[in-house]
Amino acid sequence: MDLFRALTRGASLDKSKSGSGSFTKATSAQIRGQQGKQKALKEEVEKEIDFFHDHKIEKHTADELEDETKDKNEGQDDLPPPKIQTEEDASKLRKKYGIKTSGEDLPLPIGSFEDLVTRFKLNRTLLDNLLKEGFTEPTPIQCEAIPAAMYDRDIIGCAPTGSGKTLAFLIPLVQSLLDFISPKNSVKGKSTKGSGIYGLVVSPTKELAYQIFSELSKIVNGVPGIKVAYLNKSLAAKLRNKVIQSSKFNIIITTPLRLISLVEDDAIDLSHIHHIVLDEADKMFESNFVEQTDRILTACTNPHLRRSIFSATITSSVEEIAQSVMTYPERIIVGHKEAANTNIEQKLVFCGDEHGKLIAIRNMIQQGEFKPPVIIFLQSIPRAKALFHELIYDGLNVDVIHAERTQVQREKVLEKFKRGELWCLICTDVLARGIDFKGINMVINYDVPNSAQAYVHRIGRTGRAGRIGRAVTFYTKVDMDLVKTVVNVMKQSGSVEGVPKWLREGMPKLSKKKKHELKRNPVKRGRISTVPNIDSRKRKKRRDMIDGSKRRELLNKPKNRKLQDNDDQAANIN
Ligand SMILES: Nc1ncnc2c1ncn2[C@@H]1O[C@H](COP(=O)(O)OP(=O)(O)OP(=O)(O)O)[C@@H](O)[C@H]1O
Repeated sequence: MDLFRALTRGASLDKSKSGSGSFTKATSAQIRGQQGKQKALKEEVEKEIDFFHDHKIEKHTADELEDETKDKNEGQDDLPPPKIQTEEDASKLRKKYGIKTSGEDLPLPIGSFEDLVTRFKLNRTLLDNLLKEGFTEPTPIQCEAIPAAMYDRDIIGCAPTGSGKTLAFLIPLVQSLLDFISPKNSVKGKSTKGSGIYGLVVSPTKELAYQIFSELSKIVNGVPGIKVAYLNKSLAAKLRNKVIQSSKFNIIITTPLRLISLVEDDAIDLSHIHHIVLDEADKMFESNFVEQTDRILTACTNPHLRRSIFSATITSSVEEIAQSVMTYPERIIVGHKEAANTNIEQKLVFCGDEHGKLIAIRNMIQQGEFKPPVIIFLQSIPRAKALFHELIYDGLNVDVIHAERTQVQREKVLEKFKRGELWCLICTDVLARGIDFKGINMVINYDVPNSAQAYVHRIGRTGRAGRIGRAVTFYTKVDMDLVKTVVNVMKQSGSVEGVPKWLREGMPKLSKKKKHELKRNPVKRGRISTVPNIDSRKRKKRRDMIDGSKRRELLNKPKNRKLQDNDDQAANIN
């Protein structure tokens, strides 16, 4: 299917990019940014295009905005002036952090969170919450993306894993919502009563959606008027049965399918959404998600809808699709597009064959190279299960997460891992993206990932928020094609431990077709086991019997009260 057509079919595209709405949007940014030169230019242009002599009305709006800016700055005297005040300051900051920006009328970045108070009257409780969480300085993507979003710009944001993209879209989402619901804005004609959901964040996995919700809940703690919800099963049922109205919330965090099913049942109204954020956007535009993304965008019918996409890896084709549904996007790239975080030391280990991989991991454990907490990625569910049974047999404190485990089991394992009760987590790519475990020391790719993007995201579970991390990738003779994509990423980030000379230098480039094939057809791999077949069959039979009796026991129990409570908590009203 043609991705572009699939995505744009029925979506609310703003084709008239020079339309008056967009023009006003850009000039309000200029006015609020106190860029006198651009303001003068706007007035000149307005005079030119004032065919119907209603310039006064437009002027009145501009004056109002100016008043508002003055008003906003009142009471800010206790703060130092913004760190970034001129284009020269901005270029210095961009050079220092390796930020590339493009687009029209780019606003100045911020140099500190306090700049947000001076320039955008950031809510003080919101600022206090940020500081309380230890976020004293904005990260590079936050420096650029927050002001861009405050000026109502569509954003394409690409920055390394673990570099704070979540707050880069959450902070402006909360502040612009506060601006929207403030009495001053309602006087300006924006009705606040019954205005419905204002912001929507869509992420590809439940774990990630819940994590975003948790981060949001922390920063809006005590900020009045913000009602956020994570669209879990229980909330979806309540919305469907009209026990709760969707207008009760103003920000919703969700995965695509759950949202779509509510839209189709008329149980949720997305027509008032002002700002939609697609997190892990390249995933959201992949063939298995693109139709869902299209349906969500189509349901967001507000003509002033702002769209932002964020990821550590945004390919050119994804960017092309995104650009086609955006209006004057500001493009922000921190570092190299699709590159690994430079805080991660990367190593390649040749293991010969499957048996060699088990030997290699056991050697790492014995020689102290295996430093918990560790995440191990495998290519499929049966392989993740098989390695789990091997390592648990060795007495390692380990558990496994994959799509066949229930949501409750997944949540429990993640909690245990976060609390440090588990040393090692085995998983499939279900946890490759976005999940933020702060202190992961090491990621092991037991199986080579199927693309450069998958590699960047998997190893990005370590080396987060400025910490150092380590990533080890095993490969065997069946991986000769796949490993080339990994080596390319390693070379780009200058971390090439274990890469043989012939792989480093003499590698013919893989064609697009070959890369596509590798993504679609998983490599056929040998069995993970050191146990003879007959014994492993006996072990499996015993395990199946135990699993079966556990399942029966669970079915006979009344619903777990505590988990039900957790589910309700996720629909949190401040
Ligand atoms: N300004 C800041 N100062 C210090 N830590 C921060 C700041 N902003 C975010 N963080 C922390 O950095 C960590 C990584 O942030 P986040 O999960 O948003 O990364 P990300 O860029 O979205 O990564 P990924 O691409 O893997 O999804 C989190 O623990 C977050 O709390």
